[in-house]
Amino acid sequence: MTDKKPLRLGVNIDHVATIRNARGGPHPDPVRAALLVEGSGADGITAHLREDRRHIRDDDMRRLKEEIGLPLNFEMASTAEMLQLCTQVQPHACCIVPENRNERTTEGGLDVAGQHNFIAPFVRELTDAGIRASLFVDPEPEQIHAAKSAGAPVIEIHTGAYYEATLKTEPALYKAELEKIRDAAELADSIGLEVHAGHGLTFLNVQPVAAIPQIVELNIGHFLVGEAVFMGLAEAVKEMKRLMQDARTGGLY
Ligand SMILES: CC(=O)[C@@H](O)[C@H](O)COP(=O)(O)O
Ligand SMILES: NCC(=O)COP(=O)(O)O
Repeated sequence: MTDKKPLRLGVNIDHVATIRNARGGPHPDPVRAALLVEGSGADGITAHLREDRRHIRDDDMRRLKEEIGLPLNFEMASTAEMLQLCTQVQPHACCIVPENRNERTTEGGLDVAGQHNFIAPFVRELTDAGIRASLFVDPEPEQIHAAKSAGAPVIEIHTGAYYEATLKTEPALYKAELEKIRDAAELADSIGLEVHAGHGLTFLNVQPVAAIPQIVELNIGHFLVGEAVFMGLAEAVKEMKRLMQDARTGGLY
């Protein structure tokens, strides 16, 4: 499929909570940030409730669901505790991500192929609760086929390796990573999966990913919250959306 589908921006507000938690008080409030983002052209809010609660906390998730108007994408590990919380909060969508307490950030995609017998029932529980399940996977054909057979309607392609490659001086490295994302998006779309992508996207690297026609949602957080220090969160969100739309509609790449 090569039709130009609309491309949504989901803003991940985790790191507003990181700054709040640095002092232990209520400021800055991630729900207030979500409301600002909502008024700045974003299409959704993403928040990752980590098992160690290093940024977003349970009550943030509840308040996000109650106070924002945009669809809420609840990112979490596939644990019984998280499943219970997620089904209580009833977000629009839930993205299952791998989690390791010692990692600085999400290091790789979910091994759906290796954990099919565990992931498939987990996806079913979310689906039965009326929540759209998404699996955060590396751009590898084996994982994409496994996501389909696990019953997930959506995948989110982990763009972290692409981000890392864009930091290197050798263009062949990021081009190779971009090619993997393109191929993965095409494969996923061809077998009926909705395709999202995210992790490490910035003003400088977003456009080649935004131009991939099968991708319908990008989830972006750390860079936007960081850039808010310089240009404000509303302006950062507007600029990201503008870059995404230009890449999508302008025939770039
Ligand atoms: C799954 C993902 O890519 C994001 O949720 C990201 O993990 C959030 O930030 P941290 O990894 O820094 O918690
Ligand atoms: N799922 C990716 C996400 O929500 C945001 O990742 P990042 O932009 O904070 O790296």
